[in-house]
Amino acid sequence: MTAAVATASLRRTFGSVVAVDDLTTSLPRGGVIGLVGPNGSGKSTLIRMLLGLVRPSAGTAEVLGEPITDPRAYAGQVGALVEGPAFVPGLSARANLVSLARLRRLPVSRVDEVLGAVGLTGRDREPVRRFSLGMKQRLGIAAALLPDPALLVLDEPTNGLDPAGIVEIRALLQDLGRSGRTVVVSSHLLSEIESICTHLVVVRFGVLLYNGTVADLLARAGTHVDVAPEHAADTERLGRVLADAGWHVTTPAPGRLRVAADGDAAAAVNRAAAGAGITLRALTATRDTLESVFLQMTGGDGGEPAAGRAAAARPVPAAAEGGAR
Ligand SMILES: Nc1ncnc2c1ncn2[C@@H]1O[C@H](COP(=O)(O)OP(=O)(O)OP(=O)(O)O)[C@@H](O)[C@H]1O
Repeated sequence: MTAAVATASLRRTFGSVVAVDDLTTSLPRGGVIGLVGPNGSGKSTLIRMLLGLVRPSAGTAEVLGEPITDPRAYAGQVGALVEGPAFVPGLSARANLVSLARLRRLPVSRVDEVLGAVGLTGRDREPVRRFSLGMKQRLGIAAALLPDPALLVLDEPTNGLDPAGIVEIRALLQDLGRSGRTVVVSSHLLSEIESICTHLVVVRFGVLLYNGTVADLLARAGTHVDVAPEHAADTERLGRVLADAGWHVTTPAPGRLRVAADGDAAAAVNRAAAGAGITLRALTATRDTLESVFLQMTGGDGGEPAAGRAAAARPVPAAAEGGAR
């Protein structure tokens, strides 16, 4: 079967800003695919190109095996939510969906199905203006589901939602992914979507940093031993002792040291400290979380200001090397 999405050297610039930078990638069919990267990483631009809303500056891409130069060839198989959904606030959820179905020449019988799929059955006769943001997002997803799409593309569907709303949308997306569809969901926060994704695409400044399964990304997670001397004044000396013993040591917080090593090294770290006459008040072995692997890959920033972005060199941190497939 062809990939859900395949891109080859896909590029889009806006003036001097390279929003999507020679992106070559392939997304499998089925499941929930997370497209993650800090703000301004080119996620929306990529999605818009795939939907035929923005033209590439260079390169090619296919959606469900059809070239993006002819979006009409796949439009009927793709549902999308790329902006806050626009509904008539005074009309009910049902009336909004019925008019959308008519407008798009889709069977009105789909309305009950999509209301059920997003859990709005029973609330469908209420005017949309009474809906919470989470319910509006559900309704937006319902609208995207009207054509019964093989591919559903949702740009930041959890943006602006409260924690309960995020949990709701996550559960819904997971259900949709299990139903055999391919669900592509973007977010600038890995933590918001990591639990539901089967596959992750990580971008930064338009550059692909990782494309693969969540399990493979987790396998890259390193382990470390956090150590704190009983007396904070001993921190620097302990750091030297551990570095002299051959470990890579960093200082994540005052009075605390982080030794890059697996959990088995904890006893050796303890012995090295004791040998130097330093007692410890804390010694913990920890595996890096997916979030910390992601932050290492994306530089740990919360996004890139426009001026910095254009000028940004694009070093791919060591953790990401070889990740782009
Ligand atoms: N129409 C446009 N005109 C000019 N610059 C644009 C346009 N669209 C996007 N950009 C720029 O391209 C870069 C990528 O933006 P894009 O919105 O694709 O990123 P994003 O990862 O979706 O960000 P966010 O998480 O903030 O939505 C940004 O620097 C943005 O300012």
